[in-house]
Amino acid sequence: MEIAGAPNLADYFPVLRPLDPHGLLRRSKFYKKLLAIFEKHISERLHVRSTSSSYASSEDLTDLLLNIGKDQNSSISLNDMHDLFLVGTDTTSNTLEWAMAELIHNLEKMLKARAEIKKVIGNDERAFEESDISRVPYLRAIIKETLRLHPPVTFLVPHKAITDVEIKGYMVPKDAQIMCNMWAMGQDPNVWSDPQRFKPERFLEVEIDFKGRDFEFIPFGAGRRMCPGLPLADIMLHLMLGSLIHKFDWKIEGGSFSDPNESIRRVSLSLNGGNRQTEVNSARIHFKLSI
Ligand code: HEM
Repeated sequence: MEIAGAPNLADYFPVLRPLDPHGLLRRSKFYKKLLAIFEKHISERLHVRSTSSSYASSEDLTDLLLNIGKDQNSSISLNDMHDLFLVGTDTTSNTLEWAMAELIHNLEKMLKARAEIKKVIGNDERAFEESDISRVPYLRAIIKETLRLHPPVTFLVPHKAITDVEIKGYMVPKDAQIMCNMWAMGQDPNVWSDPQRFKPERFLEVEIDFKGRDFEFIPFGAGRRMCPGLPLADIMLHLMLGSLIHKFDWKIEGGSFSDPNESIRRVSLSLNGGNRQTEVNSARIHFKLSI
């Protein structure tokens, strides 16, 4: 994600591409390692499916895609599966990490979200479920505010103008490469009041969503090539964040911190009454989960 989102002169002057001016191509060698991990996962699953007669499809994403791929009319290939895993993991986990970093910095907002979830679930022991998502507007506002401040695909994917087109007095010539700066759009004071503050409440007051119809807020893109993973990401983000807020107490280890933008945070999450601890290091925060 860091490399994909890094500014690159070669995006503006494609003639520089072979020179790799920022060393991004050299640094992206880890993609090969990542692809090897996905390849191993898929081939292991294919092996189990073909050798075990009693294998009952778990109907996780891998099974679902392999089932679709078996269909003669399907156009999903193994390469497509790699792409889906690649683009679907970091974007979602990055957004979750930012949401947690912002909430730990604004604990009162996390407690407000928890109170909202508790109200929906009541005193049940059950987990936070997909069907609860529509009933937690504040949690939904937190996810939107996180995507506004920290869009994981900062410049969207480069597009190309198919004809000359004039937009608000600016001429965009045919074949020009178009990049949309999502981060700058999220910081525009003409659109967002107090744009640098993490304020989920702003989304309770206006009907703005990231589904590609409100052009001031398109972290998943818009139009025919917008992110096809949006429905999955939408559910996963709410389920993961909602569950962590619902089931864990969040604490800052070793005192307070002032700025959510520093790279490593020490955050301790503990499940009520638990004593087994798991440490999770992420780019943004250092979690200690007690279960
Ligand atoms: C927070 C999560 C995510 C964000 C913010 C995000 C954002 C984006 C954006 C901005 C694009 C380019 C759209 C454009 O330029 O018009 C894109 C493309 C894409 N995304 Fe996502 N994405 C997320 C999660 C996922 C997931 C979970 C999957 C699949 C499992 C996925 C699969 C794809 C694919 C396959 C494309 C390429 C589509 C094409 O080229 O037509 N994304 N995504």
